[in-house]
Amino acid sequence: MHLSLSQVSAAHPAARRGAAPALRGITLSLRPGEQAALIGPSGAGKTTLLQVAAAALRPASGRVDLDGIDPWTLPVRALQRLRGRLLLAPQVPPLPPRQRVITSVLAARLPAMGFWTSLRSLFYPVDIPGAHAALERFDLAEKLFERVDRLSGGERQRVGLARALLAPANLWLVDEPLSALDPRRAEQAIDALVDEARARGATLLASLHQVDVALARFTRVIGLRDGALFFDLPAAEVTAERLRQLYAQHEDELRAPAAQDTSAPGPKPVVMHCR
Ligand SMILES: Nc1ncnc2c1ncn2[C@@H]1O[C@H](COP(=O)(O)OP(=O)(O)OP(=O)(O)O)[C@@H](O)[C@H]1O
Repeated sequence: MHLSLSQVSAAHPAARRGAAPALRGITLSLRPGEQAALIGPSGAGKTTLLQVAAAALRPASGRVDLDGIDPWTLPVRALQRLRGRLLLAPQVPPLPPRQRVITSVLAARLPAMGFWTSLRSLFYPVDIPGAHAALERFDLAEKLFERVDRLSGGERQRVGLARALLAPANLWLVDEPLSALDPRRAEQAIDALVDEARARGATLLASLHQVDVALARFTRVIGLRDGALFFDLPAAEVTAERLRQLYAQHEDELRAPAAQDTSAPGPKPVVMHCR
């Protein structure tokens, strides 16, 4: 799916009156199948941007285009159908606690199912092998019939990502998919997402606090700061200096190993982690 934002400004729905907007004049576009990482300090507006791109939050001004359509001009049913073609994966997936993992994962297919099929699938899962294969990508196949409330935070996050693989979507908007994962699982999870999106030709925009992962796994990196676009560059052009400026006054979120030569340009010598 082609995603385009033009001069988009937006406020958080719960923001105080007069508060600074969460997004200010954002213009960017992703071609169908393109992948980009979204980075920036806490509160920069990454989640808000993903919500606006997913037509989940209406911008205060500016225009959103999804395959050339402004979602906010559509009638309700058409807007729902359009939302069924994209996936917004929140940082903490809203999984019903007493549900089995398989049901949660297969819920990704609900928008494409009829009412009776979706009701039946609650009791007789429709695609056990598909759910198993998706969970296997995240090392979770053995939890297929486990209850969600018996999973750790990181396991729940991986269930949410496995769900993404089953969604019939061609725009994936993924919010901090690695926040609860250890480094090995994080690597495995980002590889699964990036590879699967590429194999399907799905457009992928992922917000990340792991700057090193963003630079290593994505060819395009978008930096957001105070609700505005700070840079939108090929990963190879994101220098240590640019990162320092992006995270200025938020250095606690950006840590470089002491022995590192952070003055050298290019992403290769910079190993940085946020939080
Ligand atoms: N629950 C909330 N109530 C009111 N305003 C909020 C709320 N959440 C976010 N905001 C506002 O929206 C701005 C952008 O927040 P957003 O969550 O999009 O940032 P973020 O870059 O995703 O942050 P983080 O990395 O911490 O998740 C915040 O600076 C704040 O002003």
